[in-house]
Amino acid sequence: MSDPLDLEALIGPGALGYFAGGAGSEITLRDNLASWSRYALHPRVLVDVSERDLGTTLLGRYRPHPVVVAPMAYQKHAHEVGELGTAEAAARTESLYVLSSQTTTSPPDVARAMEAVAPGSDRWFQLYVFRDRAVSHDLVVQARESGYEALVITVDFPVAGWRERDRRTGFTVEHPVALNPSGPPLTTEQLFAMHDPSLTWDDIGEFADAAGMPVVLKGILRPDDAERAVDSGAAGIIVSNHGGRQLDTTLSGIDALVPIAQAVGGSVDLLVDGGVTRGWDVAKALALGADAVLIGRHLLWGLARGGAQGAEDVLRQVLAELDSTLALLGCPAAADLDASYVGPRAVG
Ligand SMILES: Cc1cc2nc3c(=O)[nH]c(=O)nc-3n(C[C@H](O)[C@H](O)[C@H](O)COP(=O)(O)O)c2cc1C
Ligand SMILES: CCCCC(=O)C(=O)O
Repeated sequence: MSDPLDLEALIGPGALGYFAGGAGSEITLRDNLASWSRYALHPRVLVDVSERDLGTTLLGRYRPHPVVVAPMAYQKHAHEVGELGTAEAAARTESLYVLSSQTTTSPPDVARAMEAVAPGSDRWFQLYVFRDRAVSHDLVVQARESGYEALVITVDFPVAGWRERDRRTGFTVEHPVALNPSGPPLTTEQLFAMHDPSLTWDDIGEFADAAGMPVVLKGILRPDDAERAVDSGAAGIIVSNHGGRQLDTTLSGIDALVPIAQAVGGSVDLLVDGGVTRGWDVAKALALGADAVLIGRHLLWGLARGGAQGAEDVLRQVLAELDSTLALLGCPAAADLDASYVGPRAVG
């Protein structure tokens, strides 16, 4: 993780607390980072690795690599270019981009910026279902019309996690385009209260029918919920504890992935996130059953420090590390990573 003092000078204590913080005592936030080193890599030697292929398949489409930009709200508070910075970085590195429905840049503007850099670039749209259903439905229409190819419905946010940093700073957000385009700044608590806490599996079906695009459910940690997601027609599942920002002391993403992959692996695309900062983290996720991996804060710090170029540098480094990991693991194709390449690390 980057030096917080430096970032505080750049973006201010309120935004830093919001971006960096987690729920409760931040045990899950810390564990997300630590969890990757609980798994050890098992390299195979004397394999021809002169050619490497980082490719994966998501929603039936080949992608040149498995690194995905996580949906993150209010990016103009990290850097004035906001979502355009991370989206351009994604387009330049052929990374799948997921735009938050709590964006500070409109979905069509983000789509245009990506197309200008890389025509045919891929993006998904993340949806929160708000109490005002019309707002969510409008967002889905905007996303579909501007070429977003899947709807990521986040299901781990019926209410906000217990976020003590925001309570201390009283951080307020300007211009969340969906909810308050030209109104006064709102506290995160006011914005979070607009989420619909009564959302159930029945509503997912309704949004899936109306979406006209594949639906991916984000924020699942239990195998029985993963099975239910498959039964409800989801095309993908993002195994995630929301970057430790919702319920403190849950499993880390990678620890939750293992039983979920056992339950539903092969019948649906599996993505995982939480604390990913290195290419070898990505390799471990793939070996344990993920098809792709989302990166959140690590990328946001790149945006905060250097705008689009800063975010691009972060993505390029993770991809170079993944390439190096495949070579050193003796597994030249990312798609061939399996459980033989990873195991528990003896702790002590
Ligand atoms: C500042 C911030 C804002 C976020 N906003 C959203 C959001 O709008 N929608 C969503 O589904 N997840 C959101 N998330 C969660 C991320 O998509 C992702 O699950 C998490 O950040 C991954 O963990 P990492 O930051 O350790 O990589 C947010 C995370 C952060 C750090
Ligand atoms: C209401 C905005 C939610 C953004 C988010 O998901 C987060 O802060 O974790």
